[in-house]
Amino acid sequence: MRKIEHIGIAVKNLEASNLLFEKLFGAPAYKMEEVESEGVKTSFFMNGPNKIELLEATNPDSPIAKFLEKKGEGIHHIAFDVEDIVAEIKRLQSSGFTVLNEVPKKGADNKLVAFLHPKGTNGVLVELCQEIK
Ligand SMILES: CC[C@H](C(=O)O)C(=O)SCCNC(=O)CCNC(=O)[C@H](O)C(C)(C)COP(=O)(O)OP(=O)(O)OC[C@H]1O[C@@H](n2cnc3c(N)ncnc32)[C@H](O)[C@@H]1OP(=O)(O)O
Ligand SMILES: [Co+2]
Repeated sequence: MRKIEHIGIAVKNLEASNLLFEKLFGAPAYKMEEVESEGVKTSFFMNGPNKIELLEATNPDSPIAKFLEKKGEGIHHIAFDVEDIVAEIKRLQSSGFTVLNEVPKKGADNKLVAFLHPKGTNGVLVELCQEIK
């Protein structure tokens, strides 16, 4: 794992949160994208080298909907940039981590992604991201 690729924040209303984070960073989101498979619509902000991903649920079964119900708005996950997501999944599995999707799936912002169960990472949902070249 290299650097933090993005921090994911669960929000109730993406439009309202886009305005809030635009005020916070002094710049608008650079990308908005829906990821149907995850039941989310997202927006991305860059603040210097830091990327923030805002996520709103698009259906009640979405992980974001469940998270909001249980915990309310807030930091949802930390995503790390990886060189080779398949090798990283294997490494993490052999180190005892629970990988929620053994086969990497298409994420937002042109990435292949996988997630580790937060129960095995001190309560932090970890996402692995590999740039699709
Ligand atoms: C892919 C597009 C985009 C990208 O960057 O490209 C994204 O980031 S999409 C992000 C949304 N997708 C996901 O989060 C996929 C991975 N998540 C899951 O598979 C589930 O959300 C899972 C397994 C983490 C939890 O699902 P479950 O149905 O088990 O929900 P529960 O509410 O029963 O949770 C069980 C247990 O885990 C705790 N939990 C849930 N979510 C989180 C979280 N984000 N961070 C920390 N802990 C979390 C929850 O509180 C429960 O703990 P308990 O002690 O039993 O209350
Ligand atoms: Co993410």
